[in-house]
Amino acid sequence: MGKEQLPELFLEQIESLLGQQTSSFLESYQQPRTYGLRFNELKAALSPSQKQEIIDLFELEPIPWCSEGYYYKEDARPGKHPYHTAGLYYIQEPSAMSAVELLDPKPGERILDLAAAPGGKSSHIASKLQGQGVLISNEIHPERAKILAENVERMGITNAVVTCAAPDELASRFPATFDRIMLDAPCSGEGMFRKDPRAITEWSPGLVDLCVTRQFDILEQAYVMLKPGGTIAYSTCTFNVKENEDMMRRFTENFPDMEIIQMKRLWPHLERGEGHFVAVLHKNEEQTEEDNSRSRKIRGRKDKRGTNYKAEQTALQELESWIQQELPGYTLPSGNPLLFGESLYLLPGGELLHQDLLKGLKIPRAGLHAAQMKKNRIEPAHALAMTLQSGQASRQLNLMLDDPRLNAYLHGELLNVDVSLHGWTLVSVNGLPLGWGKASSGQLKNHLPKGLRLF
Ligand SMILES: C[S@@+](CC[C@H](N)C(=O)[O-])C[C@H]1O[C@@H](n2cnc3c(N)ncnc32)[C@H](O)[C@@H]1O
Repeated sequence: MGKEQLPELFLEQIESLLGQQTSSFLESYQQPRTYGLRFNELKAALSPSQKQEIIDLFELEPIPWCSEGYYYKEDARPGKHPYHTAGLYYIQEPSAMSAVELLDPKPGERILDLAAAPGGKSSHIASKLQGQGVLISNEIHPERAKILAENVERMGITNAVVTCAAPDELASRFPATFDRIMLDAPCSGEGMFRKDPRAITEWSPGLVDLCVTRQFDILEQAYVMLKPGGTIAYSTCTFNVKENEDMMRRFTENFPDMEIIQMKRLWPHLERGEGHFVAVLHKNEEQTEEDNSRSRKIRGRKDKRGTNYKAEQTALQELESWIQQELPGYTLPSGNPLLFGESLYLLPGGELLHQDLLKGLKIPRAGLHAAQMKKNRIEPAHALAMTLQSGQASRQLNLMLDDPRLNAYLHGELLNVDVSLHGWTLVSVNGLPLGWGKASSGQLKNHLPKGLRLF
């Protein structure tokens, strides 16, 4: 891409920011864009030798700032591989992987990802939580929230709730609640120019100003939801100072108990990545009177048992006995059972996420979707399959990469299997679960969700 394709005002802005480095920055537009994937640490089935096999298969090279992140070349196409369907990795722009590394979530913590779709940062956070603690993964736009929920399922995440809410709707429910908040803010996307030339046509100084207003509004809500002593990572994929350093200065001026711990920029002419800004901020340990009174109000609410309480407990018991038989090596993750029609979910978060608090919120995924509770039978949910490890199901059809049935399964076809196989069967590739099939009389009915099938 040539300099002449870039907006004049953007070039002026870069020049005043980078001075002598401007020409080297502009030269980076002549280089091909970078591609990255990040291994999913929730897939414990991945032995070091398997991982090495994948590194060799896609000719991966390590990304210096993310231990599980690797560069791949465009023609390797790992996003089209069955391992992608198995949730073995998440395709993510390399410099974007820096944000969660700096947020540094720890198992057991309460984390909020406030602008989460399609799920790059959320899946990175979940990888680090290792199933312990709770992640609220929020996206304001319903269509994007749906994609986020699908990615959360594909990655086999058990302890995430996907909400679809405006930040202030969440803030009124969760004051001073989270240990860490990821705010990957909607921004003017200057770091997207090489990756997606449409970003160039959408860019204008007016857009930058609009983003600034929106970012500050969201940050105010993030502040309300952060516990005293908590941490926010604020990130953008844009280069201008207004949305980055200036925003952080304004934020800390308005909220003096917030302190900037670190600000980091990744530049495409200095690192192999499209560019990112990340700031890490810490909230003073002392609880403000406002925090106190908001939390008192919330704590004061009665955790009424939902009207479905009895049915939900019964459904959970039925599921547990189904699991004892069908998934003998599996322990169901802890969570409160919730029924939406026939769909049984396990809501993580203990007392944090009681039903009263969630009332009125749009929740595309109320934790782990475990099963469909039919009248006289149980159908395990696809999401449940994605949380299993090899060997945990009584029946498993493990397909190797060169088995033609693998492609057939991913296309939603019926498979021929041994006549002795009967009942719900976990279909996997090299030991990594892909989904369910139901075997009877030498055939396996395909239960891979229609939206995930290849065409
Ligand atoms: C940079 S993207 C997030 C990318 C995501 N964190 C990831 O790693 O995959 C910013 C997100 O903010 C959402 N958004 C837009 N306006 C918003 C608002 N007013 N409040 C919260 N989120 C908003 C967008 O829909 C978009 O999904």
